[in-house]
Amino acid sequence: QKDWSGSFPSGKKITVVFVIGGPGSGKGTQCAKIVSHFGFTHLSAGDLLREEVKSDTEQGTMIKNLMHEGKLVPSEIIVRLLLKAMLASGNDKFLIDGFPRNEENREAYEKIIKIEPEFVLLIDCSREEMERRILHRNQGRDDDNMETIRRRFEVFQQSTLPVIQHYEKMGKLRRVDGDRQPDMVFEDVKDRRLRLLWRLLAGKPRQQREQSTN
Ligand SMILES: Nc1ncnc2c1ncn2[C@@H]1O[C@H](COP(=O)(O)OP(=O)(O)OP(=O)(O)O)[C@@H](O)[C@H]1O
Ligand SMILES: Nc1ccn([C@H]2C[C@H](O)[C@@H](COP(=O)(O)O)O2)c(=O)n1
Ligand SMILES: [Mg+2]
Repeated sequence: QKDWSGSFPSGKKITVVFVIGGPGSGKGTQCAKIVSHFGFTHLSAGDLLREEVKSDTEQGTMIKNLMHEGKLVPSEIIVRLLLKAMLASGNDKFLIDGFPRNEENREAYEKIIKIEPEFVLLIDCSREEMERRILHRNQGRDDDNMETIRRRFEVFQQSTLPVIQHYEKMGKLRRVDGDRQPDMVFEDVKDRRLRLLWRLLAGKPRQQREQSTN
């Protein structure tokens, strides 16, 4: 395997935080808040796949069908899309949303990108609330229908929980209660303990940090 970590600017530390949670738990919503407070480039695995679907290629059609069924796309495809987006961004700090979704995703990332996440933010939300949010989202997503939602929940239970357990064992998991209003959830995302971590990772000077986080 080629060591892709060498493709990033030499001598630059690349910072990665994974943001995971069930479908509709609020990953995208919280990532937008993190970006506006602390910087980082937000890469949503689902959004990258939806872009790929627009390409009208054989691979795009295959991804479209899998997403419509609520299934996961082969890991190599999503990892390569992530790598491409990371390199194209020119940034060195990334929030990767909706990834890893299963152990295969995690292993492919470790083989291909090889940049250990600093920590993994888990947005913990009840199934009833996630379902309610998805059904009210109204963004025209092909997979926001009851049948696909049911499948997405199953995939989360069966495939993503082992990933959560893996990072918990490693002491890398930071869990927030995602059942409350977005601003309340964000209070936890940037609470005393995590705020320090975000600031250190963002590498912002103190004055700028105070202005942007208050
Ligand atoms: N804390 C919250 N309370 C109520 N509604 C929320 C909250 N967070 C997000 N939402 C709304 O719920 C919907 C799903 O949120 P979002 O798209 O951020 O979730 P997601 O985890 O990225 O979902 P997916 O896995 O399907 O991409 C959106 O309409 C969003 O505006
Ligand atoms: N690592 C990933 C991330 C996403 N997908 C597919 C399957 C998901 O149901 C869909 C939508 O993702 P979301 O926008 O809800 O994060 O994309 C995948 O196969 N692998
Ligand atoms: Mg999302």
